[in-house]
Amino acid sequence: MSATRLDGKATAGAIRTELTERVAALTAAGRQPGLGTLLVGDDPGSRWYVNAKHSDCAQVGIASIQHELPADASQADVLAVVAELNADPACTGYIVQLPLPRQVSEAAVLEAVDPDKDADGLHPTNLGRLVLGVPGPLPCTPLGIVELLRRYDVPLAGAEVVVVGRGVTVGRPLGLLLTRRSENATVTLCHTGTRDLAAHTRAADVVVAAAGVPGLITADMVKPGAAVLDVGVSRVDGKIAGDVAAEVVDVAGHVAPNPGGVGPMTRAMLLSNVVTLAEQAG
Ligand SMILES: Nc1nc2c(c(=O)[nH]1)N[C@@H](CN(C=O)c1ccc(C(=O)N[C@@H](CCC(=O)O)C(=O)O)cc1)CN2
Repeated sequence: MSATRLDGKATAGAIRTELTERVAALTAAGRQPGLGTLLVGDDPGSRWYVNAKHSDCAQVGIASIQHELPADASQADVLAVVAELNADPACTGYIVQLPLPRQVSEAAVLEAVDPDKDADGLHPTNLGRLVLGVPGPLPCTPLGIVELLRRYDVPLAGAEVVVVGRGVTVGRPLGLLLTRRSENATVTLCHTGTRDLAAHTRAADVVVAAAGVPGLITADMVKPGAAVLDVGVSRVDGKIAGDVAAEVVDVAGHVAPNPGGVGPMTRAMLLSNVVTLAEQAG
């Protein structure tokens, strides 16, 4: 039997509908939420993500503030736009689209973001809050993964979860999120240095593949009935290639495909963060 599809596109649509009411209440009170974005360079994938974020905003009534810089922008150029967004009262939350060109330090830019406008939850203060279990904006992809599993009643409490990938936007914060008392999962964080990846994934109730290696997770690496979420984004011949091989649907109990799974949830959680930040801005 084929796995149940964890439909991120439909779930994200439902979340946007839910957010519309909160946005309308803020707007009626003269406090319309506004999402700012900064896109540096002309990577077509990054441009697509940023455009999609703004079209989501239009759907729910969030204002859009778009900034762009050329691929050869200096760190000072980027920091100047970040300072502008920090000071802009119409911008209640914003993101700097990643990755940034090589000459710009991602760490320095993320640190310059006002933590109270950090719609990506990637400022060191907010990542520190995640470690400490203190409320704050949370990174959008990990949040989207947890929300997708919750809405499909995939149990996490006591579950063995294997996360493949230790990046700052997905793997590392996801491990922290899943081990909070409210989720209560047991997490193994695997990466390129993991000796026997298949031994780990075969023992897992939930596998999150975020390594960016096309077809890395094959059917023989999955426990029958497990939930498998494909977060890997590579491009092969111009098309998205996920980390999870197609035949995994014949073994798994649930599959979040790529595209159509975690990507749309990432965008929905961004809107949710922007609305929450606007509510907190008082
Ligand atoms: N500042 C940030 N940069 C990046 C993040 C992030 O969370 N914050 N994550 C990724 C990219 N990302 C968000 O920006 C993202 C990835 C995927 C999608 C999405 O909707 N994907 C669609 C298909 C898209 C396509 O056809 O190309 C899907 O999966 O169905 C949205 C956002 C790196 N950068």
